[in-house]
Amino acid sequence: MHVSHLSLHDFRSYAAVDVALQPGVCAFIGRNGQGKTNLVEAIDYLSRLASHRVASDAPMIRAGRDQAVVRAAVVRDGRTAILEVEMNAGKANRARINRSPLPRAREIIGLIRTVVFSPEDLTLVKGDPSDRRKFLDDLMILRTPRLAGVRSDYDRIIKQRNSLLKTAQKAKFRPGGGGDALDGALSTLAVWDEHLAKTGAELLVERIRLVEALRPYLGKAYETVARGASRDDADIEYKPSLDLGGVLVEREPIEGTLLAEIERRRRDEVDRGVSLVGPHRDELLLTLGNGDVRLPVKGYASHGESWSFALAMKLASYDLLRSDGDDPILILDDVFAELDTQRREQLAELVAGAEQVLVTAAVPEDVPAALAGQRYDVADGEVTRHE
Ligand SMILES: Nc1ncnc2c1ncn2[C@@H]1O[C@H](COP(=O)(O)OP(=O)(O)OP(=O)(O)O)[C@@H](O)[C@H]1O
Repeated sequence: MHVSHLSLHDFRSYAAVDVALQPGVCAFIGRNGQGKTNLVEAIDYLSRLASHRVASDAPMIRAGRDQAVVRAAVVRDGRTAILEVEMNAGKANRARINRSPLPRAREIIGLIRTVVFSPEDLTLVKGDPSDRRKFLDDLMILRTPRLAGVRSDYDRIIKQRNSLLKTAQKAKFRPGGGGDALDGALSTLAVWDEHLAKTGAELLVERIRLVEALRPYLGKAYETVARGASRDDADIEYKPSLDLGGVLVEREPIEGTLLAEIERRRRDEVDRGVSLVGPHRDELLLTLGNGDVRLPVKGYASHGESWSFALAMKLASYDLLRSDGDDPILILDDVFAELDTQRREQLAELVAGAEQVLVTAAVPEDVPAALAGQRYDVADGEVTRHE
């Protein structure tokens, strides 16, 4: 797939901009802060209603405005669709396909599929477990858009449970503690325990399946990116925060295990006032090894190895999405300035064959020769096709 036209209204720094794009490589070149990332971020946003840079929507809307619009013409198998998202400050977003409104904005997720490479990718390796869970969930949703609903339900359940657990905690530790307030909170909690177990089991199963699907691609990608590495060096493993006791990777038995664990940790949860059981506490373990020695990447790997691992995770996602039968749009945001010459060339060669590659760079020299394509100059809120 590729985007053939992008138009933005009050998105980030742009009051209004229209850009015709083409398949192959489109390189956006301009000095710092001119709006290159804002352009590719808009396409990424349309893909998954989230940005690779910030967690909330507010920064997407141009300062002083209360609505931003991103519209793109997307070509897939020779057919064009117009996708549009309207972001409204303090109100729900709206989405349209070919000008017809969708009942829920999130139904637009996954119609464009993007894989973004950016300097922030290093947090995938060096950051918190939540960064790796987010990576998995984002990829899972791009492959199976209906799971966006499961994830947002799960987040809502955790919020509700945490607020009930806080109430129970307060009631318990009040002088003369316990009483009706504690009993009330605990009985409402029982309903949310079941929601958590059901939705949590679904999320867990999907994540475990995704990791198994991604693993072979990761080994191959790391071998390609890291000098002298072999296919078995890099590995990933989903580490649930509770012992699944060898149960099948199927929803029902996992649901039962989650419920039993919630019951077992009830006291701890009330004492601490937070949900301690569920996939929001899981980890994606990344390891590197050769021979008998296998070490976690975080805390052990060198800077270069960490970068190679992060790149390999992204390349593996790209290959996995491609194996589903659709060529995702690749976004390489400011990534070449971070890499040494050999890694630059390698990455460029690997992605050069993609249907569409969007690159941002401060100077043309940062873009490797293998990615010579159409150049656009970005300056002062204007995007000009370079003749
Ligand atoms: N919501 C917003 N309203 C107005 N301006 C914004 C908004 N969000 C970001 N900007 C401005 O957009 C500019 C950043 O644009 P962008 O991140 O696309 O730069 P860039 O060209 O990719 O730069 P670099 O090469 O430094 O990465 C900044 O000047 C920032 O102040």
